[in-house]
Amino acid sequence: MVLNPVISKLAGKLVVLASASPRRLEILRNVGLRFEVVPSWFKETLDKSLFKAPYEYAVETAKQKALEVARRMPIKHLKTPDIVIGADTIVTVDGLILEKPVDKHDAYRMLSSLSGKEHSVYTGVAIVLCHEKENEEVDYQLIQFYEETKVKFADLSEDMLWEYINSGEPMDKAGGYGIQALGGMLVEYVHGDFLNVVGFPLNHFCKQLSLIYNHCTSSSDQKSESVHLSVNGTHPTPVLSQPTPSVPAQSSHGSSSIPKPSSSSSSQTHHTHCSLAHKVKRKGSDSEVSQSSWMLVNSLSKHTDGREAKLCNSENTTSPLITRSEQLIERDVTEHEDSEPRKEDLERISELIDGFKASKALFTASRLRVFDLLHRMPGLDAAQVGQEVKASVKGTECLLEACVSLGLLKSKDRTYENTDLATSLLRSDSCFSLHGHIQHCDDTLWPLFSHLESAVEEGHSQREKVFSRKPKEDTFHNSQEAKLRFMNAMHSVAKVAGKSVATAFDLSRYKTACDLGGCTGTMACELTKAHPEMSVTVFDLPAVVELSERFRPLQSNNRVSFVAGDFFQDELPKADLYILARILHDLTDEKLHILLSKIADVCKPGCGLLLSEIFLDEDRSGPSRGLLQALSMSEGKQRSATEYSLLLKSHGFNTAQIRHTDNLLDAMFCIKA
Ligand SMILES: Cc1cn([C@H]2C[C@H](O)[C@@H](COP(=O)(O)OP(=O)(O)OP(=O)(O)O)O2)c(=O)[nH]c1=O
Repeated sequence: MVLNPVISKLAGKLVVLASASPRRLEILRNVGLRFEVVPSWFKETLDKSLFKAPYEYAVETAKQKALEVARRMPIKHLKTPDIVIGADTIVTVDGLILEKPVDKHDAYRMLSSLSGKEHSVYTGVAIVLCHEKENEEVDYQLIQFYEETKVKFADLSEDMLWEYINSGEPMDKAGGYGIQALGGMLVEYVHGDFLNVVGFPLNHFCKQLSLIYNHCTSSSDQKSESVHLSVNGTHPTPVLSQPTPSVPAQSSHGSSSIPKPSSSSSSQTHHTHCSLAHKVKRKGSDSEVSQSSWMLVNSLSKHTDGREAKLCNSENTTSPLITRSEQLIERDVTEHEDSEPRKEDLERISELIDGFKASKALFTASRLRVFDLLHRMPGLDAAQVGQEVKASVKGTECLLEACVSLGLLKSKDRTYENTDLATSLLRSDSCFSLHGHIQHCDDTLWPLFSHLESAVEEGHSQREKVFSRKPKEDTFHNSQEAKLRFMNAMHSVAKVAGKSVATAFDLSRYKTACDLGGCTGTMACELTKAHPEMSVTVFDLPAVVELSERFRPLQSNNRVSFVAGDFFQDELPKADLYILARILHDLTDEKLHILLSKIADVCKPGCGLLLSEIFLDEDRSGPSRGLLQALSMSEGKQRSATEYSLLLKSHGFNTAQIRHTDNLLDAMFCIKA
């Protein structure tokens, strides 16, 4: 790739964008970078008064965002990324740092302070390079920089301000505006990198990458920070974690061979400064090394066996880091072929082999209402449980013991009681009961999965074969009982995931919402709880609306109403926010476009679309819950957040925010352009 050779250098590496910002995603995706998105959980709450200059705050926040993801991935995602990129954009005016407005009044305060003035937009960027060592520790090297762009706003009238605020655009953007969209109309001039304002200084980033991968100089001249974390423990804590804002923001690197970018002028500022200095405590040693990071990667890494390995050779123009990791991989492969299987590999495989047995044990205990019984009557023995659930003593004992081994039950003196997990999720009457979902898995998915081989060979769902009827007939075209079972399954997942989705974004600007295919109204109910001024219409098939009455006492709420209809054929109820929760993944491309076109037709600019699905990782390597679900899906397909984002964009909806909720469903909020 002549245009940007450095992007191709990253091919084959696990690059992670530690950001939920759709703008950053788009900027990096547009230049062909392949990466996964793992939004950071770092809360942007650093004390601003501790920082001498605003950009120090942005750089430190970017660093914390990236490090949080770099630390989390080996534990939660069971893989170590090669590179994690974090960024933070802030707007500064009159000595104040403006981040994202919390509500409309905050947006007004910010935008009126920018009216008629020039202000600075800083994006701090942190690149964390992760090197997995043989002893399972991870070496982290940190490259940090920032970019400043100056922007001048025209004088903004009150009408203009409020019209802009009411468009909804300011809410998820630093300073309360988006220069790339309606906010562009407020801007008189921009001095510096435009993309820096949008959230990511692409040019500066590429320069840094090329410094990392194309230039190496003596390691003694150039040092980046190294943070050592152990991924062995359950709570690895980086020694480097706290900001040290009192350290001067610039440091001199007289002998550095890395060219310092041209200095700023008042009208066109293009700063490249070293950012903060940090104390780095190396594992296995008490010595503290204080270093200034000058966006450099070449460092000495101290191996645990005491050898000092030079990562960089000044004559070598290819990356020494790549060379080193390639060598490691080569050696690992040979070692693994010859040696005995590792304990953890055997454990992992046994777990997978036995997975179906564990599922079926759970399904059976759930069907026999063992968890309900032991909630009412804790401390029963196997014979008593067997008698209550009308099962053999021998079989019941085996089942109860298996449930103990799976952490679902506790036993004492051969009597049994529920664990907390069973009490909260497995009882059929608990608030967050997954009982309905478990029954659906047992009744519908279990038979489908036992025909998985034919499904894979033939490339389509085996519903017809398995249930001796056409796909989907087991849900809405069959017995009342089957319909209720299906609704129960939807209801239980919505109960567990509803709050996370409903509270994922600030939707306070929307007063009327319509949950398409909203089933029992559980998500609608959560939305009204989270947004006290919102009324939600649940739009679903007549049979569903009729049966949903049985669930209504559970969610009596006069701001939730039900309308019967078919979203492919009938007119959609009017609303300024539409909700699609667990709908799109199950539709063919054709149906999906029909539905999205219908929604787009009734949406005015500024209207919202709240999508809730499992979002696949960008490289489709997980989560397995989403990928396994795809194996039994009849018509649709699972997608990543970017794929959904592009799909919705093709119908005029711009993605404003994405949330990986860490619950059963993720969420995306889009605004009609
Ligand atoms: C000034 C300005 C900011 N922005 C956006 C870029 C960023 O997404 C956002 C600033 O918030 P950030 O906190 O930098 O980023 P984020 O919360 O969107 O994502 P994450 O923390 O997960 O990385 O403002 C614009 O889109 N246009 C603009 O003109």
